[in-house]
Amino acid sequence: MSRSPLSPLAVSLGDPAGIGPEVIAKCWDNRDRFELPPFVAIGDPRSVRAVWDGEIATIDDPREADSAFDVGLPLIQIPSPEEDRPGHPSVAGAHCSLDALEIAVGLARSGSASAVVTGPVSKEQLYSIGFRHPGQTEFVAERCGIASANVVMMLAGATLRTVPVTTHIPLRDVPDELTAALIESRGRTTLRGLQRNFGIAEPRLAITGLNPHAGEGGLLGQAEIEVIAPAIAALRAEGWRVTGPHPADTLFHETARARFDAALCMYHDQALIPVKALHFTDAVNITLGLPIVRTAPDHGTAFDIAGQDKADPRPMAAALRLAAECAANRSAAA
Ligand SMILES: NC(=O)C1=CN([C@@H]2O[C@H](COP(=O)(O)OP(=O)(O)OC[C@H]3O[C@@H](n4cnc5c(N)ncnc54)[C@H](O)[C@@H]3O)[C@@H](O)[C@H]2O)C=CC1
Ligand SMILES: NCC(=O)COP(=O)(O)O
Repeated sequence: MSRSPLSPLAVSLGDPAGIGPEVIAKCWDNRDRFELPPFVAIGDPRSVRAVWDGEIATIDDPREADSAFDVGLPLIQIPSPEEDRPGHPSVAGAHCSLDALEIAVGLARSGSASAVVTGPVSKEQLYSIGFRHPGQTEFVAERCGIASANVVMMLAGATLRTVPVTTHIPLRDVPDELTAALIESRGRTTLRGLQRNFGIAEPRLAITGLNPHAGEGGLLGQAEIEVIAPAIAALRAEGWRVTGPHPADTLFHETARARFDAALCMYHDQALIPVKALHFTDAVNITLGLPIVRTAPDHGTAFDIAGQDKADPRPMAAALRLAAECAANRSAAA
């Protein structure tokens, strides 16, 4: 990728015991092959050292990242009281991952970075240190002063983009959480996000049902009639191109995918399973509705393979590329 006039991307390493440090280092190693823009990593250098013996270019100011990028992996250090071993998460590592996220978001908010790319964190570890947000999505939203109801987590692959209306909550809580107002707001944020980040002037949104066969006319549940259809009608009344409620089981085959730019799904797995099944190596998690660009690879910490040189860097590379593309789209539209 040719060097852009935009600031570098800020990349939090994620949990130091996970595969974040490895995939970020591998991305820097393969920066030309993956066509990556300059980025600066933020985290504990020892977590990178534990899995990689390449050059680290320690910097204090993200403005140094562009020139350092040719020399080594630019890195802003977060001192951690303990050194984490790959595959063995700790409380200190969870704090370190949160500090890195906080700094990365701050750099993007101040304009010192053109976007934030977040490495994978362990929600279990974060919850154990008092983290009260469902995920990084909501944390970033709060730091940007945006209510979590007004941001969405989109999983974007080459042939499919999906958004879950509800995210990290128990499945049994989903029906109570779903309201027409929430579906409408998630739908609107998704449609505007497709325009702003992906340059799609008249986006098409397909909305799923909750129940089998989208409720089979009310015989298999009322959510489609009472909650989802009214939200669809409200979005259409605003002029948006919205269809549904669609039975989710037949929405993701090739012909169906060609009919929409994103699918709004009712719960986490309804949205994430099709994207990860089709696009595990190139799908990106992007938060829409923020004043900044934030992306992440579609995978988690993968503690089971950390430190074994098995981690595939392509999802992280896709997250870096998409962050740069969205930042450039926004800058061109401004
Ligand atoms: N954006 C984020 O920060 C995310 C964090 N998580 C967190 O990650 C932790 C583990 O979650 P899991 O459900 O086990 O998902 P996971 O994505 O960490 O792992 C699932 C399976 O995929 C493999 N895998 C994942 N990424 C890979 C890669 N780049 N290359 C090769 N193999 C890869 C793993 O080895 C594992 O077998 C949880 O604590 C969860 O909260 C999960 C998803 C996203
Ligand atoms: N399952 C996707 C996921 O966990 C990503 O969540 P977030 O931390 O990016 O909010």
